[in-house]
Amino acid sequence: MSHRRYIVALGQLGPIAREEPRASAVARLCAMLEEAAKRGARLIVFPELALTSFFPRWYMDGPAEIDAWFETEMPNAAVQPLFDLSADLGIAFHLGYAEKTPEGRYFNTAIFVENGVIVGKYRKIHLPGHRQNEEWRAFQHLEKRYFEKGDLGFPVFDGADGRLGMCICNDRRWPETWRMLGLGGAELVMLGYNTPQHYPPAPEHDHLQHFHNALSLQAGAYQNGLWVVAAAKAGREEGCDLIGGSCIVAPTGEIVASAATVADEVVTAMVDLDRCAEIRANIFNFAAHREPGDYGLITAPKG
Ligand SMILES: C[C@@H](NC(N)=O)C(=O)O
Repeated sequence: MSHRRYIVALGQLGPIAREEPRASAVARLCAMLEEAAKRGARLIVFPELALTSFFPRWYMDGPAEIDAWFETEMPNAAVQPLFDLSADLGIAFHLGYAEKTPEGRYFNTAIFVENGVIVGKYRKIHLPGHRQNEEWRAFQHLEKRYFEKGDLGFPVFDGADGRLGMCICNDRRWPETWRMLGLGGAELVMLGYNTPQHYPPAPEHDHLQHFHNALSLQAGAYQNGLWVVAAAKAGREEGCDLIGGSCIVAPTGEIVASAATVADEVVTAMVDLDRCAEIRANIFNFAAHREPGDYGLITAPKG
């Protein structure tokens, strides 16, 4: 069997309570990593901000209150058991968490860890929501308040015998994210998300949340000829319903496996990285058919 054909997993998380300690969240991640290893998976993808409740739903002012949600080291004592188990069982993982750097910068971050080593890192670029408390909302979405825009671009790196990329939640709705990863040569993109069922600025779209999730993932996969492994934090978290719908998408845009619950759930599928060529050597052969000379507006400054 080719080394580029293997089982991948995602570990969807059910809700994490506001007071739930990191150690408890990590124990849940470890249980899913173990299950994925039993199924023979090469890697497992965990959600965005997978160590805590989705804290941008709360307005906070004091730095101490805000800093409590951020990791200043990775790994740290609470997360070390996940690094150890992953290395012991020989299964890589993708993890989203809130990062505070030694310089005091704050990012919504994802890492990919293989053999106990962080081999890939991404900081979220498309930050949704707002900066100030907006009391008319049923809940806040303060990512623009708590995070700085990512400063690493859209890196593509070697891992799991292929070329891997990452994006985070709202990034998946932007075709530019996928095209940057596709142009970078990504064969498998990992991502996590926390998507409320209710979107306060346009509640008439609430019933479309699942559709827009699948639409974005499937279009991104197909239009760039790459695999997508997308893991939700799902279920009713502190009174806020988060959609599930975690899934694995083939380069053809077909969903090959998906979650059936809004709780902790491992989903697995066989992927073959060589299948990217079905799309990339044909309908979306970038070298033969792309016309960047006509796409200038895409990179023109805002405004
Ligand atoms: C609402 C927003 N959530 C997120 N965590 O980026 C999204 O799904 O686009």
